[in-house]
Amino acid sequence: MSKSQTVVVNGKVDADVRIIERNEIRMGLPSKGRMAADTLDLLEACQLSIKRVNPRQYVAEIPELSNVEVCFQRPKDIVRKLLSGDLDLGIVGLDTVSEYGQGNEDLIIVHDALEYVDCRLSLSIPKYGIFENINSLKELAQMSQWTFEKPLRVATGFPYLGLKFMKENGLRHVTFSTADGAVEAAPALGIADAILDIVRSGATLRENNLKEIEGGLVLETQAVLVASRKALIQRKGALDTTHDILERFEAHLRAIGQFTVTANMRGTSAEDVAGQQLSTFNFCFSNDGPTVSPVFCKRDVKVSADYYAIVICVPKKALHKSVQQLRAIGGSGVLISPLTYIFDEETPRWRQLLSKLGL
Ligand SMILES: Nc1ncnc2c1ncn2[C@@H]1O[C@H](COP(=O)(O)OP(=O)(O)OP(=O)(O)O)[C@@H](O)[C@H]1O
Ligand SMILES: O=P(O)(O)OC[C@H]1O[C@H](OP(=O)(O)OP(=O)(O)O)[C@H](O)[C@@H]1O
Ligand SMILES: [Mg+2]
Repeated sequence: MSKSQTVVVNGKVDADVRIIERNEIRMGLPSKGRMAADTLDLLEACQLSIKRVNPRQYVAEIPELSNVEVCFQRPKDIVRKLLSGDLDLGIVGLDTVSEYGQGNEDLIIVHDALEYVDCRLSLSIPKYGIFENINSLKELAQMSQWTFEKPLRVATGFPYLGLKFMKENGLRHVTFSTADGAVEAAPALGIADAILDIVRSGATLRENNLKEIEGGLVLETQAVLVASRKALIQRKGALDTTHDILERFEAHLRAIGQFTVTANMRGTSAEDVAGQQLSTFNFCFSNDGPTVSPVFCKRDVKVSADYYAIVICVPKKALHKSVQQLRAIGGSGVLISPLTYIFDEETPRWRQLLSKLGL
């Protein structure tokens, strides 16, 4: 049985107490909603598939990481459980970490851009009535309507971030009412003057006659990998496991949209072929490219290299152009395959994590 010695008061963790004793490293993943399926897809793409017999099972394993136990939770509960020490790692939206983490120093963002559920948290107001000619936060703040007795009423699921944003921007007469969904309905219902909510395409705002305003962007957000500092430092194996997960995420995300192109070129030497490439192409080679290797052919008894295989790595948008250019300078047998992973020597995010941990 695990023994909790962590004290959580108003979301703040007492830094001096020891972590909860248990052998496994616990990772929280969204149990439902728009993040759930994409999170499983990301893990699968990183060879970290989850073994779960049915979707109602809330605890599962990742066979590739034998010391990890997965717990499916609502995103906000993942953040709460990281703070209480019941989870060590989690994947949630940055907005959720920021709102429910409330700046707690125990939470460390290990990977800040997992490239899904990307959207923004924005302040929006009606297009009509007293707001018709208001288009910026500055203009909103300067409206004479807002007083101590009659403050600007903002409906939101993000009261912590809302209050912080208003303070930072000098809006004094503001109150927040909390709502968990369909926040965009509040102004039309007369419950609020403005809203602070997630915007992606802007369609929900448009359908409800609302508009974003200049200076009203509170946060740009997407899925992130977050960890408990205390767990990383104190729990055996937590840092190594985090390194492993981070490397896989980085390698997979770096490879998205990248292709290898292989072509055979005539030339007198590898240097000659590389020289032709570098002088002809206007797309970028990596610092250590291109890779050129001899293609050996046997003529009678003699083995010689009349052709050289050139391998380059290009993003999808440059693919067609690079093939055209390769063929224009005599490239034949052009093969194209999508890249699955790109592992670099060491990732900057790992160095940043170690530095945040003071290691
Ligand atoms: N329309 C959207 N497009 C892209 N990402 C979004 C959108 N709405 C919310 N998100 C992001 O998805 C994550 C999960 O959102 P949320 O917690 O609202 O879950 P949900 O799937 O919408 O379920 P519910 O709101 O019913 O609880 C959040 O981090 C949020 O920033
Ligand atoms: O800019 P858009 O592309 O229209 O997306 C924004 C909407 O998506 C989210 O709602 P969700 O679908 O999660 O419903 P909810 O209000 O029940 O959370 C968010 O709260 C906005 O309402
Ligand atoms: Mg939602």
